[in-house]
Amino acid sequence: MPDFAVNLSMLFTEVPLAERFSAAAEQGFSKVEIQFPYELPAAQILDLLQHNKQQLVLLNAPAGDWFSGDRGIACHPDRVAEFRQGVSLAIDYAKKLNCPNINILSGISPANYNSKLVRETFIDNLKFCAEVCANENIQLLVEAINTQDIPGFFLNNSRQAFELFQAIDHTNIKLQYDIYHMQIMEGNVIQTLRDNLDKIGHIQFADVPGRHEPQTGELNFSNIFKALDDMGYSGITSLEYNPSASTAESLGWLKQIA
Ligand SMILES: O=C(O)C(=O)[C@@H](O)CO
Ligand SMILES: [Mg+2]
Repeated sequence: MPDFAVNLSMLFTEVPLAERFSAAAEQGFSKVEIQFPYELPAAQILDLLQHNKQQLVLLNAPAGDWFSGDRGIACHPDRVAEFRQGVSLAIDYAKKLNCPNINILSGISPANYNSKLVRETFIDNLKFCAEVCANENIQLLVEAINTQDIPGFFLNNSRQAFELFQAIDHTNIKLQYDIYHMQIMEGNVIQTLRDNLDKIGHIQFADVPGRHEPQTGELNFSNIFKALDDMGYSGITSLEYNPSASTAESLGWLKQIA
């Protein structure tokens, strides 16, 4: 059975972020991830983690101004300084919270720049991040996201990520393989995981369509989780879905397969 974590930005949203740690602990989760933890001071998050005997396993670097439409800025040629400042904040949180992974969002390709410059900016930023994270013993992750939910998102499939890894040529970068996004963009989930396990550092999941819990859509999660065990995946597999009912009700599948 995978080593499960739960994403506190998408599950347990019935209560404010600070209350989701205990709500997750009550459901048996000892590992949590937060997309953007910055609304709470790191010291408060540390208290909550300690109080609930939980480990924070993943956070995202700041992704620009989400409410104005940014979905990451790592590929934006005119925002390199802002991006790198955000990475410093992410590292600060990760160190204070003993969080082993930082995820980067490429962002939407900016329309006013040529595609070569956009790609080069992303590569340069990821080289920089891989090195500064390596110095702090933090694994750098980058996530591919489907272009139905975020039209124009620059990094949107696993093959593209693996090509970028060759150009980046750094040992401290891996793909955050989100089964939901990759089922939409390319399918072939189990074979892709098996063929590229050495390049995958973290897994997230939701069913397709709808981005809800397992057993609401087309994916066979029992088979996917068994395949992950069989191929020897030893990383974390995280629930990152929009519960179709309450979060507690949405966990029925987990009790069935555990
Ligand atoms: O949307 C996803 O999938 C994520 O993992 C988020 O971190 C993006 O904000
Ligand atoms: Mg994800």
